Amino acid sequence: MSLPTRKLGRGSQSQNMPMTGERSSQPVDPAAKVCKEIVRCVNFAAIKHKDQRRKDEAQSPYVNHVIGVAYILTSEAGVSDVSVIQAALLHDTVEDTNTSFYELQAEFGEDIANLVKELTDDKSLPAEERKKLQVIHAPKSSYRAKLVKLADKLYNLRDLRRSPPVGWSKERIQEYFQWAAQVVSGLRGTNKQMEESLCDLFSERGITL
Ligand SMILES: Nc1nc2c(ncn2[C@@H]2O[C@H](COP(=O)(O)OP(=O)(O)O)[C@@H](OP(=O)(O)OP(=O)(O)O)[C@H]2O)c(=O)[nH]1
Ligand SMILES: [Mn+2]
Repeated sequence: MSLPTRKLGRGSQSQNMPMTGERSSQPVDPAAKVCKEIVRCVNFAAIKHKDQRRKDEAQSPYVNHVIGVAYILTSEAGVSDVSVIQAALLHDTVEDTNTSFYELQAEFGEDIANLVKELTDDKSLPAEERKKLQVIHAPKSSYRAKLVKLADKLYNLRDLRRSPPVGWSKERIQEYFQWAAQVVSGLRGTNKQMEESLCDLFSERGITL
């Protein structure tokens, strides 16, 4: 019996996969490409947020938040759009670290950079103004940005319930819930699972959407 003369790539399905280019015989595995892109975002976020801590008693690493937001999207909201997961991982880099949109554009492309832009508050504005703008901008956001905004709020509200920031009074926590409910109100009709979880958190506090 003669052996095949053509070299096969990894795995039995490799013959059906697109080639990387004319001169390369290495097939591109789409799953590997997605995996690589996501890990690249996790790595970028970990480096950018490395010195940042959450405001809780334990001073948890800030990067736990962005990974947690991405995890809510994949494990609870059923989101499989890679760009949404990438944006979730990068969503606080410009707002909270020395990252620019140009850097995001160069690293991850214009689409991801624009998505992060939709999720970024202008920190040069007073806090009151920023909060008002979130309420106004929520309903006008793109579908993908709405998904990340819902997951971001869900993570932060759960955090508030579990281990609130040091020094936050009961009133301040309640005010955050009330403001978050106004934002979430403008995001309705985007994702059933996350909206139900948010509704439960609000009703615990006597807030109805
Ligand atoms: N619940 C909670 N939040 C913490 C903690 N540490 C840091 N944060 C961040 O603080 C922000 C909420 O605190 P605020 O005082 O209302 O807002 P500010 O820091 O942007 O002025 C959130 O920003 P954000 O993610 O950009 O969301 P958003 O609130 O601006 O929508 C949240 O991620 C923590 O221990 N618990
Ligand atoms: Mn966030």
